[in-house]
Amino acid sequence: MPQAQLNLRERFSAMRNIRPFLAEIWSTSKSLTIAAVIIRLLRALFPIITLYIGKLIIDEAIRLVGVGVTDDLMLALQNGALNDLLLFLGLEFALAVANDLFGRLSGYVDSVLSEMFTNATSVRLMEHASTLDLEDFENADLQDQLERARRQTMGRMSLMSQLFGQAQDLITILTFGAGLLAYAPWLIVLLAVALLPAFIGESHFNAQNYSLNFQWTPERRQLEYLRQMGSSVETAKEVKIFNLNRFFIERFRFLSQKFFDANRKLAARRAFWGTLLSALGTLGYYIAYAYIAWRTVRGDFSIGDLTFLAGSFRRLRQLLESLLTGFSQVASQALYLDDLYSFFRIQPEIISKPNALPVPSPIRQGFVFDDVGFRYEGSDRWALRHLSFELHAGEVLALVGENGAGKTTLVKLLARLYDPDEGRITLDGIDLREYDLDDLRANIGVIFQDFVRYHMTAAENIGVGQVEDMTNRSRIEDAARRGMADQVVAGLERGYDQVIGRRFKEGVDLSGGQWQKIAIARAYMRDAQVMILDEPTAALDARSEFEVFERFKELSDDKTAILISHRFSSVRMADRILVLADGKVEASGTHAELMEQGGRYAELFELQAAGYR
Ligand SMILES: Nc1ncnc2c1ncn2[C@@H]1O[C@H](COP(=O)(O)OP(=O)(O)OP(=O)(O)O)[C@@H](O)[C@H]1O
Repeated sequence: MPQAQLNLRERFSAMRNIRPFLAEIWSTSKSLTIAAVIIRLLRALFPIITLYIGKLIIDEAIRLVGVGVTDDLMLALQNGALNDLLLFLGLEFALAVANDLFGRLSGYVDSVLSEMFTNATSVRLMEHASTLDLEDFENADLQDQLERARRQTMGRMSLMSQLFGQAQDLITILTFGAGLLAYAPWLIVLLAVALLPAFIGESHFNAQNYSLNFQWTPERRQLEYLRQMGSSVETAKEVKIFNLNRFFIERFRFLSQKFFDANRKLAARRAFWGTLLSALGTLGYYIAYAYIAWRTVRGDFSIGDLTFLAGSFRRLRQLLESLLTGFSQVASQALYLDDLYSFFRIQPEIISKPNALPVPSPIRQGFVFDDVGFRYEGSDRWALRHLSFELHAGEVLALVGENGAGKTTLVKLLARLYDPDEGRITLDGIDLREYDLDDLRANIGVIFQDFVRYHMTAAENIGVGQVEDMTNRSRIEDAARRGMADQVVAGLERGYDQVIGRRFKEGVDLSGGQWQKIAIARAYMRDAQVMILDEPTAALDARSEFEVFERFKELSDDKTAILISHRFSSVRMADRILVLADGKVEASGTHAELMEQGGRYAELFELQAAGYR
């Protein structure tokens, strides 16, 4: 796991991420990677060749001055005195053109390659996120981590060019180093030593920057949230009524200002130390320069040598500096890669065992909750505890209970969105965990109270219930009829092809109850053995809910079903009713039996009935 504060060793240990990073680039496109490397390799040789030809030009010019050439240019050209000079100049020109061409070429290859890499990584990120548990998504730390990882897919594009650039610079440095070795070897050492402080400073501040970004991830997520709250269709209505815009803007301003201040302080310190430390590097360069000048004056070096050496040193200094700061940037970028890779390392816990069993078809006995206990992560309250009951194959069971009693949690456990912390759930006598997860989910159709409103066409909104049949219009129409969504669709201008939801231009919005009918139709898309309606009917008018449930009961004749509703008029249709309180079963029986018992059920039923009298 990446941490907020890192010591030097930890910072460099992040470099281990470079290898898998390069391996991924390689597997993104082998041919482009090879092209990028070859172009860089060639470009690496240009600087020394250019400088050396420059030296030859000066030496030749000085030689010509010494031997004396005629004033007449045409004559000089004709008798060949200028041949060498012209050849060198021509070469230098060709090099300059080629250098420019290769620069553009490598920019192009890099951008194509990194775009491909970014897309591939985004897809991997989505794929991995899709395997994670619901519990992972509910964890704020994971949300932070996902956010950081997401930023990385965009932010790491430059890392590739930088790494390749580093390799190129390194080769150029070696060529310069080899050239200079002959003249003044210890000056190279002097340059390297003088640059070291700047390098350490850079890498220190890069790590600080990373820590700052890391520590501020929750706030940055909050900023993103505030920005959305203030500007989305979904929130606009309430935000306007309560006049919350100012409140959101103020909060945004306050948070962003704090982040900005922290950032600015760091940037200022960085600028101060950066200037100071790089002045040391400059000093090293001028000492070297003075030395070469002195040797030239003494007659050890020619004027051409002087320009070559001075140029080499200047370039060498720039290159070393950019190599070192680049290296510290790469090291800090490698830290960011840690965010990406640590996200990929998160493993889901709810998975199918090897050789998992298929779900029995048909289900013979049904489900048994055997002393089940479940606690949400980070909560010390048990949402369910000592919960025992049976859901018989083919029965329609209704769950009632006050808010927070644990009804939805029970359903989530049944669909294995979570596993129980205590006790076990069996299906036909075998622990749910022994069954194939995909098969289990395929056999359970659940519509939750907070079902998703897809801003897509009406047909797609229903079709998502069985993705494989997304384009099977007759099946969709059939499901719509069963869920009573056909009347809703009939009222849409473009019928099943009408985009619903306000987010997109051609979309029309539906009423809460209409949305629910669409969602219920979604449940009918799936020919699941177990059907669960977790209160997706709250916004339906009384008649509609009654009809939905009546039809649901009829249509789930051969199915096992669970109904959750706060409306007792609907609940009483169930074969059996389970009253949940504080995470366990308080009573169970048919409507008549429960009324007879006169407990909480009878009390709540009377309360509701009285309301209608
Ligand atoms: N994702 C979650 N993380 C932490 N606690 C949760 C989560 N979801 C529910 N809880 C808690 O678990 C308990 C049971 O919640 P559950 O949603 O199962 O109740 P419910 O009976 O479906 O309520 P309602 O009638 O309001 O839909 C509640 O105390 C709730 O606060």
